[in-house]
Amino acid sequence: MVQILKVHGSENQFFILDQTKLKKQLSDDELKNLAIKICSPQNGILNGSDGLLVVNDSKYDDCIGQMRVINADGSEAKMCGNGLRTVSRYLSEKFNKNEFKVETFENNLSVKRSQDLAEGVPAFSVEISPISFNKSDLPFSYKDKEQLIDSNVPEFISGQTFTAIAVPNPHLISFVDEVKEDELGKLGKMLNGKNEYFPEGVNVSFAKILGPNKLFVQTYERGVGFTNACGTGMSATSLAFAILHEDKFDSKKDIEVLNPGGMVKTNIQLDPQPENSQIRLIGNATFTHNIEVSESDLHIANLSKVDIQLTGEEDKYQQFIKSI
Ligand SMILES: N[C@H](CCC[C@H](N)C(=O)O)C(=O)O
Repeated sequence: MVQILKVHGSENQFFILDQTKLKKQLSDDELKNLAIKICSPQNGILNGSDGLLVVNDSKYDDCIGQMRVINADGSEAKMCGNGLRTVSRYLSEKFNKNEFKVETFENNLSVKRSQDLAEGVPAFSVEISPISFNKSDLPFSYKDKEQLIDSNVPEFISGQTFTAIAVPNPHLISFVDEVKEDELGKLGKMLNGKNEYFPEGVNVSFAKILGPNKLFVQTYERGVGFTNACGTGMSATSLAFAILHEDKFDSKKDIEVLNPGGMVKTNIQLDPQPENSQIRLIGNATFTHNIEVSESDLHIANLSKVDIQLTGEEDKYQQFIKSI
């Protein structure tokens, strides 16, 4: 039998599969099929999730593991901020280390255990990088623009400005007076369907500034749809906030980012070359369920014979959320 975990970062929910525990690793097609099945609210388990996080050995000496990110629709993403916090906790407990690096698609990222947010609510701080504003790295195409930074794009929504940042997965951010879910959903669906602007899709976030170093962010995620939180989305939005709203940004303090699933903190160290800025994402890494399944069933995405145990951490997380 193999153990997989159901986890979340700010209620952005995932399953973690540690492939180093398998006799034979799943092929890329098997991983895609497993992600589509297990993440499905109808055909999956525990009402599905937003994605599958796959842990492998790392080929780098300075990393204790590798994280791959498979969205609920089976597409693979370069990065997942909320997911990296949960994988970091998994590796921390597996190797009994509190500060280390994790190999991700484009970078080996430094992670470390932070102070628990509350009793029974562990937290991790993770590096979010590399950063790029260039159209080739998102990728996007819009007229003759090399970058979208606080740009008017009436073809998206007239009267709103947009900023495109890769961290390194793609994000489109707009600061609004009020987050209108219907408008966010309409734009998110358009830019993740066949479109001339973002051929590989994009995570779309609307952000409301609540005060100095305080934001509310909601995201329509590529490969998923609406999620309770998007770690890389909140990170990219925090960087855009630091660049575009310096009158409300204090670099000596963390930014508090509220979202439909709870709250995270980000820390932005702005560089005169914005792509050289430093972003850290700090927030919960909650394990809600332990699941046992046979390895042979994993290979064929058969989830009819699983044993599920509650960890009891979700209650602790919900108590924490009520306290903020
Ligand atoms: N849907 C994203 C990947 C997951 C990112 C998000 N869940 C996070 O916490 O960063 C993409 O396709 O780029």
